[in-house]
Amino acid sequence: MNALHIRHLYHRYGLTEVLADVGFDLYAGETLALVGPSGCGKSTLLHVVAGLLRPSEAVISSTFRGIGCVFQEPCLMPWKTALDNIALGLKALGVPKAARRRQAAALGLRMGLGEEDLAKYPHELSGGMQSRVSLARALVLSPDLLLLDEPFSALDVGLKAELYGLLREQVARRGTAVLMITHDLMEAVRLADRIIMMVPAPGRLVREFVLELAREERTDAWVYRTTAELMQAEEVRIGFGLAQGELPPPLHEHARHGGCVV
Ligand SMILES: Nc1ncnc2c1ncn2[C@@H]1O[C@H](COP(=O)(O)OP(=O)(O)OP(=O)(O)O)[C@@H](O)[C@H]1O
Repeated sequence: MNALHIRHLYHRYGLTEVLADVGFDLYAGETLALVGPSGCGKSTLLHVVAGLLRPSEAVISSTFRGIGCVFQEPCLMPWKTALDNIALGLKALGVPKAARRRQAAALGLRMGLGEEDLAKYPHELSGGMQSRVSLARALVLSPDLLLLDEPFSALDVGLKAELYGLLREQVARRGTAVLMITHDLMEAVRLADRIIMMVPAPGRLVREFVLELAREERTDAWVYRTTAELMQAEEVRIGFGLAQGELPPPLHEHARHGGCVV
């Protein structure tokens, strides 16, 4: 089974340590959410996993080959149509034009874009449509690891729910592993199998929660109740600045595997 193992990851920007002794595992088919307040190092960590940033120190092993990334900003090529944006990675892989346009269109349509939307340029698309294009652009390559950097944070509640559903369907169909970072605990409760709480200065992982209920069985009521329950945890309250107290040291291996089950 494909897996990513990270141990003893440290990162410094100049003299400032932003990640300290970060370690976790991620397996195929699993969705792991790293949740924490602004500035705790979530994006830095995701950039390390994506191979875009070399950490100061780390032991990393991964058997995932195809990595797809979806960022908060859709970052589409303004001179290309939605269809060509979705097909971009296929072009880079050398897939012939007709085949890549066919695959990109099929996925775009499944993601709720119309034929006419696919012919538009990014500036002609709404923010929600741009997000669909960005998600489709990552999924069209059938990544076995998908990295999500708060891609839904700017969307309205209805669109979020729809994109969550599309993402769930794609992930279930392909057994993709997902590593998502977010400061939205409720989003994590809705989508993840496991949640790890991160706290800042320096960024570290301090508490793991395992969500046992299957994603498709999670009702809104369950999500609200579970989020409220997790908000009671001391690490979550202190991490988000809802309570005073000393922030805990990094979570060590024995605790990571015996995460609190909710
Ligand atoms: N290129 C950089 N050079 C120096 N410091 C940086 C750089 N990038 C990020 N930082 C600092 O590192 C810390 C972690 O930043 P990072 O963006 O990883 O946090 P985050 O948890 O993703 O924040 P947010 O949720 O606000 O996006 C912050 O204090 C930030 O100011």
